[in-house]
Amino acid sequence: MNEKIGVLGGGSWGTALAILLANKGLDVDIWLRDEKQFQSMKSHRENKKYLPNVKIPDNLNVNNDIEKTILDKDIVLLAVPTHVIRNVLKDYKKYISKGQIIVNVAKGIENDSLLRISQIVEEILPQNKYAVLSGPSHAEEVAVNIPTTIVSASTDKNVAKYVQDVFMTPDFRVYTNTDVIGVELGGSLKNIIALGAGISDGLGYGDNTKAALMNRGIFEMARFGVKMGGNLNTFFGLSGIGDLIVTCTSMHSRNRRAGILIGEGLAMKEAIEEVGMVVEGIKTAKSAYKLAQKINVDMPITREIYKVLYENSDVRNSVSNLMERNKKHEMENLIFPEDVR
Ligand SMILES: NC(=O)C1=CN([C@@H]2O[C@H](COP(=O)(O)OP(=O)(O)OC[C@H]3O[C@@H](n4cnc5c(N)ncnc54)[C@H](O)[C@@H]3O)[C@@H](O)[C@H]2O)C=CC1
Ligand SMILES: O=C(CO)COP(=O)(O)O
Repeated sequence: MNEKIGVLGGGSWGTALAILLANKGLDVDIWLRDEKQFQSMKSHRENKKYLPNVKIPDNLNVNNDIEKTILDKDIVLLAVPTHVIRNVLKDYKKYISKGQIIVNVAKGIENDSLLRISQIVEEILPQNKYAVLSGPSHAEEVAVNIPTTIVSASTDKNVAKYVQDVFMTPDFRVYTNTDVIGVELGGSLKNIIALGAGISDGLGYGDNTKAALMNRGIFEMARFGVKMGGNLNTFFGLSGIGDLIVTCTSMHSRNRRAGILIGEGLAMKEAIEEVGMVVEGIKTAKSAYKLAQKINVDMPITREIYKVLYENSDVRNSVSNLMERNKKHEMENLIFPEDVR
């Protein structure tokens, strides 16, 4: 393979993936908007702020010239947070040609439009093929070759397979899927549940509570995702329950860490500042809360997390709200077609 890839975004995930691709011998440029970050990464061959203690390979081109990063590339990798993707695409679409494949790795739902990333890309770059890479994959582990599995999803299965080939390494196993809706929603919604798992840890609750959040969380995610047009099976795959497990249990998780701080009593803004990297679940909680109302799907965990984040609801009240709801059958309101009662 001699593919050329332009990575937009020099945070932890963009950097880890750029390292993985460069180590494969591919021709990779990574673009950093921030001049100070760019100079630091170029001279130290390390991303000290977002991915410390990992060497940037000599063959990875670090630059702050977006045109050069995009020009002549087979793949343009979007590795910036969800809330800036629209502006980045609008500002730089003049450099993107229609044969280039857009691969997105951000996990979120845009706040005002309530759109998934593939829908934003479709709006701004309707002629480009699109794939999303998602699954349980913390940058800190991928960057040091810890075995990881992930899924490449595109409505065009040849594109999904092409992206699989480009990213696959002996330590990074890539599966394919054609359910873009399910994969994007799984990756986005699990961040909200991970905030909840962190809050539970911050409050000093135990493993029982976290297991409850994860289990009721995946049902809530699937119920919503299926109503949005996703495939039920996808929620039980890598981008659904797989990513939910890693994000709710790992100390690498920015969402879980923000949740822990909120559970310990910090306000939302203080927690974001303390984590110092993007905490996607915070904005996605707002989008999912609004969408759930719009499509009339019950999402009790998301609702309570929204109230904690945006309405100053006391976290312990939210726990009571969840625990003391009307009694119900375990399988009530779930998505399975057969009546299991
Ligand atoms: N860090 C991880 O392990 C993983 C992250 N993701 C997802 O990848 C996306 C990016 O996350 P991270 O790399 O963790 O974020 P990060 O917080 O480490 O870095 C974000 C990067 O985006 C840059 N940025 C912010 N606004 C920008 C703008 N307007 N234009 C250009 N660059 C801008 C920042 O300067 C920074 O380099 C998120 O959606 C996250 O959920 C997905 C899987 C794993
Ligand atoms: O999506 C991720 C791992 O798969 C990253 O999660 P955090 O943003 O919570 O670190």
